[in-house]
Amino acid sequence: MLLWIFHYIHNLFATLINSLKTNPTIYDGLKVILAGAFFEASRRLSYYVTDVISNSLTLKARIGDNDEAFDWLHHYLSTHVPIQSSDSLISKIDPYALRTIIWDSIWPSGVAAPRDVQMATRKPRGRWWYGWSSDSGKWGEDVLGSHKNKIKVSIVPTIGKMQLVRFQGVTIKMGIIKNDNWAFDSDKWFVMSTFLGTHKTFTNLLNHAHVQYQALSSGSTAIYSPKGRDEAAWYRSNTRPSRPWSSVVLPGNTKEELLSDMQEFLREREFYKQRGLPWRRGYLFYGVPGSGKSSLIAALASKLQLDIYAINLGGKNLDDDKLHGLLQACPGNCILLMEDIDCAFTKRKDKRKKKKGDSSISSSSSSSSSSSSSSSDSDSRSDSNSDSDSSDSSKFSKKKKRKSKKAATPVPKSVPRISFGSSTDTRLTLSGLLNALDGVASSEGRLLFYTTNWVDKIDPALSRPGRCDVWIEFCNATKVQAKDVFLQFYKIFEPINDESPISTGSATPTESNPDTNLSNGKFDQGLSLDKPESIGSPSISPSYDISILASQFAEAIPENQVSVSAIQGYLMRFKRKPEEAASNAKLWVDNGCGRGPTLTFSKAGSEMRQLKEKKHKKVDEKKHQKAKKDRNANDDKKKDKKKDKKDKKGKKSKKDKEDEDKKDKKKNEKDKKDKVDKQTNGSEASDEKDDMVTNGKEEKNNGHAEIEDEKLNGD
Ligand SMILES: Nc1ncnc2c1ncn2[C@@H]1O[C@H](COP(=O)(O)OP(=O)(O)OP(=O)(O)O)[C@@H](O)[C@H]1O
Repeated sequence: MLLWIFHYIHNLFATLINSLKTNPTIYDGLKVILAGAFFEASRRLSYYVTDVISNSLTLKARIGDNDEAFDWLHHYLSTHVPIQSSDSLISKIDPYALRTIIWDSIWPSGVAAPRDVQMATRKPRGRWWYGWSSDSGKWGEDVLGSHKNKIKVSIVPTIGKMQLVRFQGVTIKMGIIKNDNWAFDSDKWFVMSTFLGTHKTFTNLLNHAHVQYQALSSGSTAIYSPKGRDEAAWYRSNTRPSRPWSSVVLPGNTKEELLSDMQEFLREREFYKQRGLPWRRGYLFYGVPGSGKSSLIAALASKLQLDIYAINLGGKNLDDDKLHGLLQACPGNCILLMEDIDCAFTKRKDKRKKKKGDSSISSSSSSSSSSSSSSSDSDSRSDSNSDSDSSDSSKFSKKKKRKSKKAATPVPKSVPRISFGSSTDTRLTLSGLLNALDGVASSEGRLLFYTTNWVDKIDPALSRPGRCDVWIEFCNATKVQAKDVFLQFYKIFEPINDESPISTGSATPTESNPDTNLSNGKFDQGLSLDKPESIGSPSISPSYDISILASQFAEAIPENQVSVSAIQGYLMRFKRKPEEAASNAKLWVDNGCGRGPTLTFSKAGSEMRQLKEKKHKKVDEKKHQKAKKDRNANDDKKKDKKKDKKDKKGKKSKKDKEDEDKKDKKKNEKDKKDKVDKQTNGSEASDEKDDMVTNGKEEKNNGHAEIEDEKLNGD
């Protein structure tokens, strides 16, 4: 049967070929098609084989844009694009020369300029500027425009285009590609590959890129915040210049004690490990606005060279799971910052309030004192480390806790304590936050900072030792602080104007601020300690003593009533005029410390003049009003007197009338009696009495007429 089928097919093909042979055009066409198919198949096969071989010999790595290393490599690539590379080998070759381009296409080595690039004239958000100057051949300098109108340009290969870069004798293909795979949570990948390389090549490259990046970002603090898809990953959102340690002015040794506490914590990893304690520490900064809470955190981050991971608990996309993920992804040895922790849940509290019968409302609206008991439930959820930590709790904490009861921190009685509640109306709950903070996988070596203006609104479960180990209260400025702020403000004294000489000022070290480290109490313009090379002009001796001015200034500032930020705002009006700042301070305080906008754009002098004029006007107005009042009061008095007189007179006349009426009555009765007597005693006597009655009546009428005349005159 099989043989028969084979025979049948053979005969069929034989007749088909014989019939095709009779038609040479079709026969030749068929031959061409077959030859083409063969070549295409061989091409594909060769591609496939080379692909398989090259893939097996090529080492690839990719890094998501939510990883810090992405930034390092991005920076590395930006500085190694041939057109702007500082690599001496590449810089000798013209990347645009035809020879280079042809050679690079035959033997790819990354020496030719990329033909498809991404140019940016703005600093990438949160990253360092990689701009390259074609004029000076230096990084970070102006490329276009005049001296005063610098424009920087950053050039990197377009997303999806690869660039070859030589690193330690190895050619690495690198570039940025978009991530279309939703299984991964990064939007972009940095990919790199090398032929016959090892992973060491990549780790070396990462190390190198990191060192380069650090050198670029030294003197700055990186700030990370949740971003990306659903804000579920940390991204570098900003890079701030480091805040000088001495720029934060706090009373006493608070700053130094806090710093040594943090340093001690960072050193004590083994201590925590041996005792099975989570290596974390919480700090609660609370107090009046503008008193330096955020500034101190920035200064601490700069001092300890830590990055800040800032999280906004009020973020609309944040829920328990995301917070958990974020805290897990937060690296060790960093500052985790939760600012205005009281505000994060205020809205939710209001929402809960609307819902009647919600059990959390009643607990949340309890007074601050009673709420400790309500929160004890949540507190009980805490792990055992809290107790052990509490013993180790800060040296400041006891003192600060006691202080928190004082009125310095505004705590209105009507404001209920924030309590986190039902998961039906909130995406982030207190238990979610506490679990995320205490979670087993939560990062180690983490310094957690909470800030708030309303300490009594924080649930005790959150603020208990173990979660908030150190409490620091920030108050309005003391006189000593005001003095230090003044000294600090005028310590560096550089004119902006390029033409004028650059000079620095100095201030006497004060007891409260020993790191105000300048020698004498005068502004030594021309004797720069910070930038000695910048002084190119003869020194000018000022006519004032800065410490005397500072004392004069501090004298005018009332103790614990003005915030440091307000003082700073005031000093900003007299940027280079410490004398005016000191002399006008009292007036400023008398005028309510400039509540409202701190700075007006008029000149400080004219502004103060205006203030004075205003004050004089006010005084004049007051005087005028007082005089007017006095006059009105006198007039009123006169009127009252007259009225009294009239009333008295009126009363008198009434009395007289009544008396007369009584007299008349009596007379009438008497008359009646007399008549009866007359009838009995004779007619002569009755005539005499009649005369008397008529006379009396006349007299009475005259009396009435007189009273009425007086009345009329009085009116
Ligand atoms: N103690 C201080 N030392 C130096 N500068 C201060 C101090 N307090 C406030 N400032 C200045 O005032 C401004 C606001 O300070 P900061 O943001 O640190 O205050 P805050 O207490 O965090 O305020 P808020 O509670 O409103 O967030 C900053 O410009 C800062 O330089």
